[in-house]
Amino acid sequence: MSLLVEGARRTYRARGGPAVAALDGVDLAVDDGELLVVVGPSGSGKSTLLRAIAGLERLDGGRVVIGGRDVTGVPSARRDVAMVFQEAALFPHLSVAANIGIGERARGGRRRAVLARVREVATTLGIDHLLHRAPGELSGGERQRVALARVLIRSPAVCLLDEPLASVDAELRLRARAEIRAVHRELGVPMVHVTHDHTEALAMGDRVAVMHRGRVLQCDTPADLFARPATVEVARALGPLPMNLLPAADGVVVGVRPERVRLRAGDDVVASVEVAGEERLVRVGALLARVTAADTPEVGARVRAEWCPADEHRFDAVTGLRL
Ligand SMILES: Nc1ncnc2c1ncn2[C@@H]1O[C@H](COP(=O)(O)OP(=O)(O)OP(=O)(O)O)[C@@H](O)[C@H]1O
Repeated sequence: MSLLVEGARRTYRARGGPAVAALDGVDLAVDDGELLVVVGPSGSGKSTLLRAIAGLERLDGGRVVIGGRDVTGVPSARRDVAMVFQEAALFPHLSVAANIGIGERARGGRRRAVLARVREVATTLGIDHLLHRAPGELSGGERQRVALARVLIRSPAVCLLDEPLASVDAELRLRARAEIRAVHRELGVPMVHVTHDHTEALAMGDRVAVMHRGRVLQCDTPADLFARPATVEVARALGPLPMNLLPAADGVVVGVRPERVRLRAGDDVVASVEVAGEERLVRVGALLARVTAADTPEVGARVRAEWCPADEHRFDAVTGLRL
């Protein structure tokens, strides 16, 4: 059951305003058992893409194919797509167990069989001790896990997650990431996870699609995205720190990651030094360098920034494309 999105277009015409191309020709292919993370700034079209795959949004052009079947015109209910939203929508008057099993019961599952399956998935997600509670008695992270359990019990053809960790605190987020991966392994179906958090994207995705203004700028493994960003936007957006982008001769922009910059004695003045855990962020003119505490110069010291030619990324200054 693979997922294919081809040439997806969707334009919104807000009253009185200019038309907005929320999807401007998006192509994506997600294999069985693959977790694709879609990352991009607010308004780049991520939610529109997910909603189009789920059938909650019509396309102006292009198609959606699930498991070889063109579902572009098929209503949402008949696509067998499960979606977990930012705010887990649970039935407040039902217990956690009933919330997880409700879909199976509605599809005619026997009470006992459904309950056994509910216990199984709840155990996988570490929420088996919460089955008797009401959703109002859960934390945000626990509610998310209930929503994931509802997906896991159903074995859909495609699973979509829209910022499911947005309301989860930093510590739980690390655990929740691992849980989503575990759910994903169990399901073995294509999964698309949307986030605006690039750290989360690089940590979780088998592949990551970087969106910008309704387009996919690059879709690659996290390692390849980091090592060979296809455009300056990708170089700027991904990584622990934005890449330094320096205008050079002949219409070229040279990119170098702050982690790759070394500081030697020279003529340029250190403008500022910031503590970043065990390391320091040193600003010299337009350049940022991340160096060890022991190698950190004083503010006002005279330095020269150096890096290996092999650590340079080169982009066209006009198009922003990698050269
Ligand atoms: N119903 C609508 N009517 C008009 N414009 C819309 C509508 N829905 C979305 N848009 C516009 O389409 C673009 C893409 O929106 P979308 O919600 O897909 O972005 P996003 O990447 O999911 O953003 P966020 O991270 O903030 O959720 C935005 O410019 C948005 O303003």
